Amino acid sequence: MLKKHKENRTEEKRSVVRGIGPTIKRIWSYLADQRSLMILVLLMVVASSALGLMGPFLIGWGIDEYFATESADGFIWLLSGLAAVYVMHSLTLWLQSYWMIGIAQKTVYTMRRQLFNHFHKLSIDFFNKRQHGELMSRVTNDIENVSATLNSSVIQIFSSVLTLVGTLAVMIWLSPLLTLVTMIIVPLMFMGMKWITSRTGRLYKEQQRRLGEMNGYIEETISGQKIIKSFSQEPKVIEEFRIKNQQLKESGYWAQTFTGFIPKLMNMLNNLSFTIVAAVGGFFALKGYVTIGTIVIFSEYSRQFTRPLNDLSNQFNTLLSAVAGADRVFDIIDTEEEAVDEKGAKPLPNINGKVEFKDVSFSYERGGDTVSDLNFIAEPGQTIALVGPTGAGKSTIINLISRFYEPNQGMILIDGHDSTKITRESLRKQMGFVLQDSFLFQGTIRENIRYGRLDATDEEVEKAAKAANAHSFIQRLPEGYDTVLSQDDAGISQGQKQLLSIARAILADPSILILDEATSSIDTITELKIQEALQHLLKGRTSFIIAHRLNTIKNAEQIIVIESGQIIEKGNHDELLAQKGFYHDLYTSQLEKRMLMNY
Ligand SMILES: Nc1ncnc2c1ncn2[C@@H]1O[C@H](COP(=O)(O)OP(=O)(O)OP(=O)(O)O)[C@@H](O)[C@H]1O
Repeated sequence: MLKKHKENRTEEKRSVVRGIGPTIKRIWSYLADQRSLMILVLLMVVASSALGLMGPFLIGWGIDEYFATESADGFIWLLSGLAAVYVMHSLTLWLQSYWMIGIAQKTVYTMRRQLFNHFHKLSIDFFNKRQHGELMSRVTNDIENVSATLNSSVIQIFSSVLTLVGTLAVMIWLSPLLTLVTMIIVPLMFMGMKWITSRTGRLYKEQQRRLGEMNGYIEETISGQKIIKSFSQEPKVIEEFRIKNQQLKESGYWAQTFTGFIPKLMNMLNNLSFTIVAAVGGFFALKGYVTIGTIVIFSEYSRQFTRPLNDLSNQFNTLLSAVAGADRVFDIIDTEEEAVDEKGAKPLPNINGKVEFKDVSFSYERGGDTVSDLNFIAEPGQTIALVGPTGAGKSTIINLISRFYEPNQGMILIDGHDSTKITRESLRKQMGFVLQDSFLFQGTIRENIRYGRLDATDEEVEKAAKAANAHSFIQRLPEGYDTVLSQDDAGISQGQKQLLSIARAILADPSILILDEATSSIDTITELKIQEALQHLLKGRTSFIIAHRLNTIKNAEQIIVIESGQIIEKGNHDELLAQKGFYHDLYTSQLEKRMLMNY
């Protein structure tokens, strides 16, 4: 058991290291796109590292040259030179970070744009299977993480490496023996760092994952507030959040604790190194092997040597956390887009709205069909009510017509065109949707209606609102059409929201309409207004309605009764009643009649 756990840990470690390479390469490709700025940054890094080395060197050299000879002139030159070096050092540091911030911002801007654009190319299935808050966390937290790391790490890593190499070269040049003494602590440092970084990589990944999970949970509970309150589930939600928060705290605690060890460890080793250099250097100086100036340079360099090592290890952790974030971003960018249109798919010409299902079968997952052998024809302008118990497959039929999913067998013909041979966009442009949850965006009422057709004039928007019986209530609002809907359901009632989404669909003027009738109970007057608005909307277009209201069902030209994914009855209200089958039973049974009207 222990062995297995160890093996798992080793495999995890390997995967952290294995995973880094390609991701860093990929982040690098974003940086390489801004080559000229990157070259400037690298030049500044080289300059600042060289200037950083020069400071201690000048001091040591000055001690030997001018202290020993007591030359005041030389001393003034030395001080002026030192001042110039330190000013230039600060300037190069400032310039490199100034340019790097520009590069980092442009990089995360591009990543954020790619991620957001890609979101809109993904299938509905992708969103159905994921927590929305967790996805949002990728656009916000993970990208922010990459940005913060790029701002600091790239420069730090380059400058640390250069400083290390430069320091070592000058030290060897001055005294190979003293260099060897200074290096004694390096293996200790490496061992300490390796021990810490091997733990932190895993912990950071864990922390990032838990953060995403917690964000997802927060988003879910905020948008599901009504449900939580109505079922008095606050204690459960609070307890679940407490557990998630606790888990995040623990992974954060350990990740930070291990990272926090690094500076302390380095500081201790630093002091140790300083003591060794001072003691051994003093002994060498007494013997005449090295000068006092050289010891001063070495004691400064020994500090300079541990700092970049320290920085490198710190940056390694930050880098790991950014790589974990970038991985999660790339993970989405690499997710396959919603099936691209078939090769040679053509735009659908203007249609009359005939829809034909020929032996259509479909399943969401491997295994049994969700719907099977569906056959029906919807003539242009007809209203088709889809009726059946919950889970029967009504929404699935809608999903197939809208091509959010493709049939596994059979074909769907739109005005005689095989739907797989036409582009999705051209099909959806001729379709309109009025869904149960009339989603309103943040913006004015006018903008919300205009969402149906962006180039509609104000007059057309108002005309659609009038046809949808929404005009009078809009006019009564203080700002009329310019009233800003700040949140999804702020300020207006459920029924009014439905009227607005009907207005939106009327404006879009689609040939095929999908209507998922709202189940929410609405006062009688609004209900009448909605019915009237729907009459306007349904006129002259093929409409598929997941029907919940008896009135809608009775008026439909065709009622398709579905049970367990199959069409069990088809016809109009009178025909189906006469058949004395499922629909008849559903209609006549008091209990189920209520269900028919309200589910
Ligand atoms: N995205 C999905 N992934 C996997 N299975 C799904 C998915 N959507 C629906 N299903 C399953 O497919 C079956 C048909 O679901 P569908 O939503 O079409 O039923 P429905 O008749 O519209 O039900 P309701 O009236 O409750 O909305 C159900 O068993 C459902 O669990």
